[in-house]
Amino acid sequence: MNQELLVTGGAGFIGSNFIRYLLKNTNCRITNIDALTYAGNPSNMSGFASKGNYRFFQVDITDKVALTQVFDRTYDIIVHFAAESHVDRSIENADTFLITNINGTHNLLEKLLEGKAKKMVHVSTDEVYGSLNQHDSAFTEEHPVSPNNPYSASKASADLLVRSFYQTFNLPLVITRCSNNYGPYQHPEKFIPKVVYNAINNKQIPLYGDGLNIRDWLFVEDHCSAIYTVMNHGKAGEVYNIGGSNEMTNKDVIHSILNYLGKSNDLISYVTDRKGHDRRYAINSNKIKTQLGWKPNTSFEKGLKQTIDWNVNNKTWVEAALRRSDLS
Ligand SMILES: NC(=O)c1ccc[n+]([C@@H]2O[C@H](COP(=O)([O-])OP(=O)(O)OC[C@H]3O[C@@H](n4cnc5c(N)ncnc54)[C@H](O)[C@@H]3O)[C@@H](O)[C@H]2O)c1
Ligand SMILES: Cc1cn([C@H]2C[C@H](O)[C@@H](COP(=O)(O)OP(=O)(O)O[C@H]3O[C@H](CO)[C@@H](O)[C@H](O)[C@H]3O)O2)c(=O)[nH]c1=O
Repeated sequence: MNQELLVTGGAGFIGSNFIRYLLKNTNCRITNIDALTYAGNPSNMSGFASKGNYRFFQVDITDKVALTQVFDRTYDIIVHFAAESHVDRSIENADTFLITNINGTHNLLEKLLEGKAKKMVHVSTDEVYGSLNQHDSAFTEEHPVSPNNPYSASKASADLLVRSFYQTFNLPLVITRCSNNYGPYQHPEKFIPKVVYNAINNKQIPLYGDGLNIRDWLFVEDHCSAIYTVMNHGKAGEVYNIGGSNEMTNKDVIHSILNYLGKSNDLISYVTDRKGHDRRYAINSNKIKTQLGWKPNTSFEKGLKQTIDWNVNNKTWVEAALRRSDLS
């Protein structure tokens, strides 16, 4: 079946990987909308920009008027990635996080209410659950929403809005909550590509706090296959956790990268901790595995090597992303 899809945020890291995944594995017709903020990189789309079953609109989801041009057809599914995504930036200034992540999501929900789309997958994050201690069980979908930073609070707010539109209007809405992604095309403000870039340039690598915060890493292609599974088989009103069952301290992640690159651990520089830094994320993905049959395919070892190699071989892309973000 040639599904008619609207992908938001498809010039960003996960969204562009998701479009690549769709074009490789399906016959979907894809409309991609992205505001091209500092995080949305036109070159992420260059590999598929000219495909016949693909089109792009530079549209800000917070702009209701601009959004109308995109709804010249009824979509089978909206897959909603567009967001402000970087925690450190939200601590500096949360304005755009609230506007894009909450109001932007609301504008899309209104389109479903108008009958302009039949279903929406809202791509959320494990950060909405807050932080775990060392011996706590991994987050299940029943864990209370308890965000600790402005980014995760804005995502949790959007999740609650999505839930309310399901409860109030019975719209076919599904929420996914994924752990930390890594892979090609990730913006170098994020931990893994930043470590690779600094290491290959012999620059100090800032490690926040004691370096023992834990994240559960998932290769981006596995996140894409999970979203595709939820898009087709997820039940309306449900939340699905997605994780890699691959918990690692930040310090161990850096050691793995430095070891692969043959660089010294002396490059690590312990710096002041992130404010409100969540200690540990761990995701229980049993629901999507048992109910929908998804499983991740890429080991951390394999995915990390692929990610490091991609960043080493695409230094120009990385430097352009840093310049676009005033980080160079
Ligand atoms: N990266 C992760 O580890 C991770 C994990 C779980 C969930 N998520 C969620 O997945 C989604 C994508 O994350 P990412 O890491 O690819 O982020 P990203 O920052 O790389 O990409 C976000 C994209 O959204 C676009 N965008 C921002 N504001 C917009 C607006 N107002 N209108 C239209 N487009 C806009 C940007 O231009 C960019 O292309 C986000 O919703 C994020 O919360 C990310
Ligand atoms: C940028 C940077 C980060 N860190 C630490 C902070 C975190 O514990 C860990 C990962 O940091 P980040 O790459 O910013 O990712 P994190 O805050 O976990 O958030 C990511 O993962 C979330 C899912 O868990 C997503 O919802 C977010 O969009 C995504 O950005 O590394 C450092 O020690 N030094 C750094 O320079």
